[in-house]
Amino acid sequence: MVGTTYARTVEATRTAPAPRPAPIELTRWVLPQEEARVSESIPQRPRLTVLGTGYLGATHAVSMAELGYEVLGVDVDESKITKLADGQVPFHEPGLDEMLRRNLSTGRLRFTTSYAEAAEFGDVHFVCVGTPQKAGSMAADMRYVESAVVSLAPHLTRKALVVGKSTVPVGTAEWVEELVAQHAPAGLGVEVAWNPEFLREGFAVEDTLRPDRLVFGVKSEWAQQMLEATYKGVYELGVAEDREVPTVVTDFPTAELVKVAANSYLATKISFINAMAEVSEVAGADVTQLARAIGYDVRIGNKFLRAGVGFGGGCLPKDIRAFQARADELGVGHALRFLNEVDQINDRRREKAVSLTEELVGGSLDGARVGVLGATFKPNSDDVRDSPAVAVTRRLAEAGAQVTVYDPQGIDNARRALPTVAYATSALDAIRDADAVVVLTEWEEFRHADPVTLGNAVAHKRVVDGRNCLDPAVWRAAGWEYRGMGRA
Ligand SMILES: NC(=O)c1ccc[n+]([C@@H]2O[C@H](COP(=O)([O-])OP(=O)(O)OC[C@H]3O[C@@H](n4cnc5c(N)ncnc54)[C@H](O)[C@@H]3O)[C@@H](O)[C@H]2O)c1
Ligand SMILES: O=c1ccn([C@@H]2O[C@H](COP(=O)(O)OP(=O)(O)O[C@H]3O[C@H](CO)[C@@H](O)[C@H](O)[C@H]3O)[C@@H](O)[C@H]2O)c(=O)[nH]1
Repeated sequence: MVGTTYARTVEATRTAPAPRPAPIELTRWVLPQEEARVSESIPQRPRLTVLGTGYLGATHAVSMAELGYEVLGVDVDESKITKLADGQVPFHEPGLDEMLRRNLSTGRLRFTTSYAEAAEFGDVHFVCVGTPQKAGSMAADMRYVESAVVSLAPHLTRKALVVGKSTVPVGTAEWVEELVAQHAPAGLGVEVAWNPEFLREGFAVEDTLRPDRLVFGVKSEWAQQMLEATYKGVYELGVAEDREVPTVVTDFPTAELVKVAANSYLATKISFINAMAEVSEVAGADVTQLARAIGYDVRIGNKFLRAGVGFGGGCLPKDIRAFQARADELGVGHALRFLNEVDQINDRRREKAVSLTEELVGGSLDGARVGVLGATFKPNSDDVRDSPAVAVTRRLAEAGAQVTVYDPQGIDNARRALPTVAYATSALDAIRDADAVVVLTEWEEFRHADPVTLGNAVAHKRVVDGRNCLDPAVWRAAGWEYRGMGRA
């Protein structure tokens, strides 16, 4: 490994570009030419706290411990902390359980509900609490960010860096700085930075250990250096794997905006292809082939062009709404009007899955038995927040259908979100005697289900493929009436 190029790139848009270090020996933790820059106030390996141990925070805490950092996870939810401390991840995320247990056993990773302990322990405090959509509004609910900062600040006894990771309205970092100034003891010099997170559920560990980029919103050289020390493990892994970890060092508002801009772009791309699905449906075209054809253009790319029941989850839907609300507050709401259309296209696809089912069962859902496959907003997750699958299921039930749902990981969460429908413990049980089957999450198990076996269980071989994840030719050959989203 000796002589491998140190592949980190730093694009500084606010501060002066950092010097690009020469090749290093990976066994060295501090680069020779950086030794002078790393002042006494920058620990070699900062001790990290992670405030909020949900999908983002728990993954971040465990992954940073895996990279060799001492990490303390903090949450106000005692049951979550008890579970984590006991080696159980309170949600489904591939690979995380094993990594949690490994790092608990080394003693590098611990969990607490005590902010006093967190303040005492940490050099860097990551704010990873939720920023859900506010009830009755499109805006983000910022009360958890406020409570985390206000709970931590009075206990601080030395200079530390408070790093926002939650997805927030632009302007939040400045507000957090004010909160810290109001609530931390005077004279400590506590600073704030913004470091948005781009991990995807289902790939959360991989995305944390091997991010496609890092973004540091900072106001001082010290904050930048603290973040560089904090992510040194990530950079070193990149070097070891001959992979770059591009890092954009910028100001607060840019860092905050990068996150909502990225999610808005992703949501727009999905709604674009779903708009093409709407047109394909009336024109007799096939949107999956259209997507394949336009995706070969490298300027467009083939990712995020899967038409279906649209986007859901704890991020894209609420983030595009909060972004619009914030733009309105800033007097530039007109610039983001298209996001309203993006949201509406997304909702129409949910409705379309309902109307296709209605059509398949002969015009009325009242009393129809419908087997639903999928509840989570995407495969390899148990997350049902704003899940298109749950929304479609609810609408089917409201239209009078007798619905039975199966999902490999999401049944417990789905039952809490939608207690009024029936749940089965296998796909076969969910579709038994069904008048129609509706696939709403593209789990491997459903993509590769045998249409002959399933066909023997149902009353009528009718399937709505809400994720365009089945092969229509194979299902039709097995005698099924097949309806996809935007495909003939
Ligand atoms: N889930 C993702 O894939 C993902 C990815 C990138 C960014 N984000 C952003 O990260 C943030 C967190 O999202 P999430 O999905 O992890 O949410 P989550 O609801 O799973 O977790 C939030 C956690 O914060 C805890 N909490 C609330 N108030 C607290 C307080 N005062 N102190 C300590 N803990 C507190 C809650 O108990 C909960 O465990 C959001 O802003 C989200 O938009 C999420
Ligand atoms: O071609 C596609 C791709 C995705 N989806 C749907 O879009 C939603 C979101 O998918 P994805 O982005 O993979 O999931 P998340 O885990 O919510 O991740 C998004 O939201 C996170 C939280 O902000 C960000 O960190 C990630 O970068 C961003 O991809 C899901 O319902 C998918 O089924 C489609 O319908 N078609």
